[in-house]
Amino acid sequence: MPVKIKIEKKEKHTRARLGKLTTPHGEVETPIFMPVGTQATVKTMTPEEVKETGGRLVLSNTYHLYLRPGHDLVKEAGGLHKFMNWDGPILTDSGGFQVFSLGPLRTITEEGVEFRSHIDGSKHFFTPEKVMEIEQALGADIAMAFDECAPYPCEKEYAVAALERTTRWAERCKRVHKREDQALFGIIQGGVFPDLRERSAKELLAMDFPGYGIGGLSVGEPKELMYEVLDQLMPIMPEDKPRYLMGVGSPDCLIEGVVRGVDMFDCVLPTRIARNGTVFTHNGKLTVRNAEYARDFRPMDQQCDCYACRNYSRAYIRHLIKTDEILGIRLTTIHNLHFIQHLMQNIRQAIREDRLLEYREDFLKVFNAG
Ligand SMILES: CNc1nc2cc(C(=O)NN)ccc2[nH]1
Repeated sequence: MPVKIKIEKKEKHTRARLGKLTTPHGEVETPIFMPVGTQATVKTMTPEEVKETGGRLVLSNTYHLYLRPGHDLVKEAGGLHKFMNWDGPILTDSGGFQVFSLGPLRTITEEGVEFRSHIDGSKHFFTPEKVMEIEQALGADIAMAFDECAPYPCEKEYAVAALERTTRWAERCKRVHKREDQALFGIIQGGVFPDLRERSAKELLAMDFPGYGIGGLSVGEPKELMYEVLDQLMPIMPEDKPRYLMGVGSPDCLIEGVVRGVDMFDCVLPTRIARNGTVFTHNGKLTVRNAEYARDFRPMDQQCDCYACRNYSRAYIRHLIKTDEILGIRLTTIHNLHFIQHLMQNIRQAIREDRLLEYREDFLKVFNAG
């Protein structure tokens, strides 16, 4: 069993769980946030800096690494861990979301998806078997099955067809997945329709994957609708398998997801907005590149003890960003990753002390007021 979760504690008033996820590259605490390292790097960060901010499990994208530098090259380098010098666990997604996000640049058939590269327009064809070959070559500890991610909104018939294909493709992935030191997770689809979510979950649970992604959410639907889908789906999920809410999320969504029993998250938001000069603070978001901070010599977040907040002012970081100095977005990235990992640490502590609902109220009262 290359990946398993041990639930250490269930929070008394919610579905939240404190766990330990064991992988071939070490054990991590859950609930956990995975920084996104799309092209085999968490953008602007060295692996040591990712670890320093609290990152333990990183995500990389199969679609991107297949296109550049190629999964065969990564395999020749000794696999993704060696290639990117990351000795902790890695998860690769299957490209399902990426190729479906290409919109008109892709054609879906039962066999697979034909798509044109976003880089040079060249034609490619992903099948469940091909994606398994790529992910096994990359060698992540957790590989996601190839699924069809329905858009939002979409007709219920479309969501039915996508979940049925997701189930058939999950079977095909399982059939060819041979790597013993890599866990294959199924992905639950079904759009925003509770009955379809239940059906997708049950069909995939019958295949006994070691863990499950909850896909097709945070694709434009209102947050309340995502929460409703989780409220209906999570009670039928097995207690002893990790639940991974894909592509989520912002601080409020992380807390709401944990309250509903989610164990794993990934999201580009913290690193992406950092590169645009926006950071999370305890009083909400702050766009440090704005003119109002030109002579503000305070740290970005006065309650933060990250490297950036201990050593630099808003004025200095604004100056770096305005002059396109790379150190600027490195500092905002360090801060945002630290902020999110610190939030996850506080959430885990709140579960230990059975006060997650109080923590949610206190955190959001100040964060949303900002
Ligand atoms: C940012 N929102 C968001 N939704 C996602 C859904 C998936 C998915 O269904 N993968 N199979 C993956 C990444 C996502 N990111």
